Amino acid sequence: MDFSKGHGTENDFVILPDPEVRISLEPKRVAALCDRRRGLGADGVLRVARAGALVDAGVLPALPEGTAADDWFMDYRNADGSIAEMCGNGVRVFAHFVTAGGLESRDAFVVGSRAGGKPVQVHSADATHGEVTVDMGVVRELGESTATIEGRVYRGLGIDVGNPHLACVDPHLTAATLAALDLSGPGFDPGFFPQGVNIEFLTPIAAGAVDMRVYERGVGETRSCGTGTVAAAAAALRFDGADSGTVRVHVPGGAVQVRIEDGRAALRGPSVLVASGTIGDHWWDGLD
Ligand SMILES: N[C@@H](CCC[C@H](N)C(=O)O)C(=O)O
Repeated sequence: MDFSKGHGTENDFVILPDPEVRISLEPKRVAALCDRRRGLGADGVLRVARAGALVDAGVLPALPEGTAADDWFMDYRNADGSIAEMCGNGVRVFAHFVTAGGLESRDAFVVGSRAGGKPVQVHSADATHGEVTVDMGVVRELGESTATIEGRVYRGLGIDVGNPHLACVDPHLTAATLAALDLSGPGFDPGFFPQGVNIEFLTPIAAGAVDMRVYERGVGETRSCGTGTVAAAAAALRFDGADSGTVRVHVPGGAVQVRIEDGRAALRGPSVLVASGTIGDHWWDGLD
């Protein structure tokens, strides 16, 4: 089974090209693959296939909105094997992978996700480095909620960008105090987020930029989360009383740019393809 490994601002993925949709991605297999000691190690898995093939194979019940049968589809799984609707860093890496690998010749096309079709613009894509903008679509505010770290309560804004987020802008945070937070398992209100939630902690906007860390549903702390940067930018703008603007979001793994206008977001950032290889059949089959 062929694989590639890539990352977007160090949010890393095992990429599985699977045009015929033959690979069975049960949660235990995904979890083993993503395990950094037993497997290859990653925050998530990106299966690469056409949307129609995934519908035919029964992986998708129907074509998601804004996705045609011959569009690419990013079948995304979190490191614990759970399925998530959307992954902003993953879409950039996916678009880079299909372009750099010669599977796609256009520089503007749609990558389907369970949160709908996401138009991408590939600015550059060599064998290693890419730069991609993703039209992330509508940013929906869900209202206020809170997160808790070591008994301290952080107020945040619930935001849906296809998947759920709680973005906590704290005026007392600096880059240094943010770096010192214990993000091993922040508390949240399960009544507000019954499907779980990705939680961002960030500084307010200064000189057009914020510093952010994230705890991802189904993964734990990661070094970046693309949908999280969009939620963070929206919450930071709202904190300043604005509803549009461009925000540079610094995360432990790098930086991306988020533009929010008319309630929609565009995410621009890098992608890196690190390696390609073969997963041993014996190991994979032994996971049964
Ligand atoms: N890292 C991703 C988000 C992946 C999904 C998330 N953990 C969830 O369960 O919603 C990103 O870059 O957006």
